[in-house]
Amino acid sequence: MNDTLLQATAISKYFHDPQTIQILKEVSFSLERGEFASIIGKSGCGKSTLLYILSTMDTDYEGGLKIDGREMKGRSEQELANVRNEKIGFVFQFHYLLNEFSVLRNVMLPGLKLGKISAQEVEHRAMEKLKILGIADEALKNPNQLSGGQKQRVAIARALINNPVIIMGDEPTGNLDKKNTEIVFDIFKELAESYHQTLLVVTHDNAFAERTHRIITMEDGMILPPGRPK
Ligand SMILES: Nc1ncnc2c1ncn2[C@@H]1O[C@H](COP(=O)(O)OP(=O)(O)OP(=O)(O)O)[C@@H](O)[C@H]1O
Repeated sequence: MNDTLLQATAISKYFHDPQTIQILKEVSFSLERGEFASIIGKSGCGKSTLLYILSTMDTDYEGGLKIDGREMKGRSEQELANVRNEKIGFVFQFHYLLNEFSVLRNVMLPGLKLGKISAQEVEHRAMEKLKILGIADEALKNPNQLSGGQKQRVAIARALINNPVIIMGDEPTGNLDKKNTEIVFDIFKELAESYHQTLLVVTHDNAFAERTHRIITMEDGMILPPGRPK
């Protein structure tokens, strides 16, 4: 059954500084629920610009964007902030964990901020996520007591805390060695295949991309037709 989670329709983006240049050129694609897709392409082709728009952080674009069946274009900043908190989990190259709080607290924070369930339930859920990621034993440590790979797993647990419909990653393994890249890849695959989690990851790592369900290859602000990655 066709179950589209994200739909981008003819997205164009211009920067006007100093001259007007078109960075994204009518980018259209959709993601099905449970799909694990990667975006690759040369530096400067527009990957981060596209992800910024898809994650609703940049609203200055032409075209349409539907997430979980709802059009994002034209919504207020507050509505978009709610969409980001409830529906999107972010994983970046750097983990941005707070060293003054425990691992558990770090994972709980976006859940407490959303305030939809009690603190006790948020804690229970955070422990579940840490278990799925194999780091429940580290829950009471501080992030600075963990390895780089463990920290990134905490960041993934934090991204999952509000049960987002999509995880978006901007170079989530960019700061990791081969072994930890492998671990993060396996976690993402497991999330997609066992938990039907949709994932969209920008990466420079072609070996990583080749093992995702789908590679979206960008070139000069456009998406190349499938089956022709360069
Ligand atoms: N605020 C801005 N003003 C003007 N040009 C910009 C701005 N932000 C990005 N660009 C330009 O847009 C183009 C696309 O940038 P973007 O960061 O999306 O590329 P990318 O594919 O993610 O690159 P990388 O792989 O190096 O991260 C680049 O040529 C960049 O210089």
